Amino acid sequence: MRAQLTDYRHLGGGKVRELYEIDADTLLLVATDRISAYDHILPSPIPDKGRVLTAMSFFFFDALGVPNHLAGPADDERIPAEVLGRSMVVRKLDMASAECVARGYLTGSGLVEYRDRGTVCGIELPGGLTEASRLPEPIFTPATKAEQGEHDENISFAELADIVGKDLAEQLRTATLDIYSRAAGLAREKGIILADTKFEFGVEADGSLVLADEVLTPDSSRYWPADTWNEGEVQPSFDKQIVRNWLTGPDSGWDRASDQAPPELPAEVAERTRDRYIEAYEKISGLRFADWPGADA
Ligand SMILES: CCOC(=O)Cn1cc(-c2ncnc(N)c2C#N)cn1
Repeated sequence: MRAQLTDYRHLGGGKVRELYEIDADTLLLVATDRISAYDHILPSPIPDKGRVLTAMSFFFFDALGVPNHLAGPADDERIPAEVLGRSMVVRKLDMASAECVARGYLTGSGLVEYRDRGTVCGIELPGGLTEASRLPEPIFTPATKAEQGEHDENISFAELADIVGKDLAEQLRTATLDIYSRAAGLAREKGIILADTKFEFGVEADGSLVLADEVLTPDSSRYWPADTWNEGEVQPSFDKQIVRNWLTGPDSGWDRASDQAPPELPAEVAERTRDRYIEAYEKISGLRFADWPGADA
């Protein structure tokens, strides 16, 4: 008999996820069907988004073969029926207080710093790079966790070392770049560019790292179609471009520059976006989303 969500203490929520306490040693990390775009949480859910992104985390936790925080399978009995398929039962860890970001391409906040100083997180980069340039090699660009609604603040490796200590900072950099490179290689073979991603790690009593949080999902990463990659242009997001185009197009009636909340999405836009999430998962994992638990949740 499955537990009820009300059996668990709600610890907090992010833009699109919720965290519950199962017991003193175990948490329930729940992904919702909420989607954010242009720093707004949209009023329309994307059906099955939470399940697809949870399936992607489980795939990569299994494929990467590094110590991780999973404490049970996708259909663990401790997962309430209403969130089955979009939840992970995880071991409660002592979390390293840093967002561990790896970037293989230059875009977003990294591009902003590069254009200002020729660096990203204090890392000198070659001249002449532009939007979506592939970097000579992936870089580790840590950030401090921001309060909800704020953007994380990029910091240098030296600043990270001041926060977590030099040894742990070096471990975080090595693990972040190793996992990113392996995942990026896997995605690229399937025609998808993993431009960047954010990891969170726990630290065991012996100082070793445990990969935590969600991993390599379209919410924690930028995924681009490889066949349309064109340096110098803002790349289409593999998963969110349909929503972005509709919101900024003539039919939405929304002005991104205003402080208006975005409107509801047409059902067709939500449905096509669901299809893109499923396409990304099935292309990358080689698995069928139809086999993932929780279809009737
Ligand atoms: C609201 C959604 O975002 C988060 O919960 C991020 N977060 C994760 C933890 C965490 N804390 C201890 N142990 C863990 N295994 C984890 C994990 N994952 C805390 N915040």
